[in-house]
Amino acid sequence: MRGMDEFALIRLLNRRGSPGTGRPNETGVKTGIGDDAAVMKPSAGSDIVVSCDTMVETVHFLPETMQHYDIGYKAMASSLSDMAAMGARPRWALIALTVPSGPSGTWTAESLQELYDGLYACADRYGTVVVGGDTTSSKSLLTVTVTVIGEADEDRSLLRSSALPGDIVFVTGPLGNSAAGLHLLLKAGRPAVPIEDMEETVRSLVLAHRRPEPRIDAGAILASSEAGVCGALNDISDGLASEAWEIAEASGVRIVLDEERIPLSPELTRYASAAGRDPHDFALYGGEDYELVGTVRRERAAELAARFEVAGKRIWLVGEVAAAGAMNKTDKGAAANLERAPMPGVTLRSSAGVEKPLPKKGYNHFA
Ligand SMILES: Nc1ncnc2c1ncn2[C@@H]1O[C@H](COP(=O)(O)OP(=O)(O)OP(=O)(O)O)[C@@H](O)[C@H]1O
Ligand SMILES: Cc1ncc(C[n+]2csc(CCOP(=O)(O)O)c2C)c(N)n1
Ligand SMILES: [Mg+2]
Ligand SMILES: [Mg+2]
Ligand SMILES: [Mg+2]
Repeated sequence: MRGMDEFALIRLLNRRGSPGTGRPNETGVKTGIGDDAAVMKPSAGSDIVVSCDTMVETVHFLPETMQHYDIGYKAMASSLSDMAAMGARPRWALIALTVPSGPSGTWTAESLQELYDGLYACADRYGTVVVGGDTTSSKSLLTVTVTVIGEADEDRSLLRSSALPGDIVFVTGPLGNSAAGLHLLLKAGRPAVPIEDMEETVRSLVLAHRRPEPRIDAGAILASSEAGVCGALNDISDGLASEAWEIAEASGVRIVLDEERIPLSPELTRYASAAGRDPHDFALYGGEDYELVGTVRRERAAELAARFEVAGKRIWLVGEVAAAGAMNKTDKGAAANLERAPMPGVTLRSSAGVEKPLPKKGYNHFA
């Protein structure tokens, strides 16, 4: 980035402005962008819920995989997804942007504006107000970090540690599309062409990769269920296997996933078959789906599924929670396998009822 100073860039990127003192009741923002810090008023009876996530050029995106707008949209969406995973309502966001300043940098004021258009579009869609951020230069790579501040009804956040033996495991959507979209983009070495210009058959996979949607509404339904109906909740950033392991470890339980119940889109199945890959590998280990995986008390699972249907959505029941170390005694083969499996943990059950330990595998920045 050259030809514009830091302060002009901040003004340009945030030209929509944050509401400041104009509408504090609606947005809760008393002081937005422009002072040393933002000042917000939390709602009465709420807990504050905060998280941040970073996207790094070359690690989370390449020029071939994402358009500038998509990078911004996805940075906001993946950060908001952690609010959904807590059953929280996102309210405010801060954006930390680090831009390569060297002569070789490909980032211009125009490309950064597109990235910010994506950030703001996603924030607007989920009722989140950008109240500040930070802008710095770097030698080589662009990074964008979004911090989200949300609210949950007091003591009603949905935690990874709340799964109980007997619970049913659910997910909020088909898995593996994003990883397949990435696989396709990297394999095909395609330029970052607009989604509208892609063939119909691959569009949904690429869209899932570039423009994930945080499942804020699903999180809200789960959080508004009677206390204790929803057990644990997590969002799927690193792959279903990895996220299920996080719940299992935090809750001290064993999670059993039924392989044939894991929802796969027809597009994924078709793509995997053409690429000679098992579609379950994309779903279990790919990541960046930003769907939710959670548990619900067994006797309330049907009622929860019905609540989603009333809201025009659905959940897929994909397994169950067992006590750590418990095993299916009727299946000798499974028992032998499980004896070797670390407990708590996650197992994958085939349609024939055979359970195998599911490796704690998925996206890991340092593995
Ligand atoms: N550098 C860090 N310093 C302090 N806490 C951290 C740091 N990195 C992560 N954490 C904390 O560790 C926990 C797990 O973080 P992690 O990033 O794995 O979860 P996530 O954001 O849901 O997953 P993902 O980043 O894959 O979307 C969170 O409580 C997070 O705040
Ligand atoms: C060019 C390119 N190569 C690989 C990937 C895949 N990828 C990167 S980070 C991540 C997990 C989520 O991130 P985090 O854990 O940081 O929240 C995944 C699945 C990609 N998106 N782009
Ligand atoms: Mg994180
Ligand atoms: Mg998360
Ligand atoms: Mg991760």
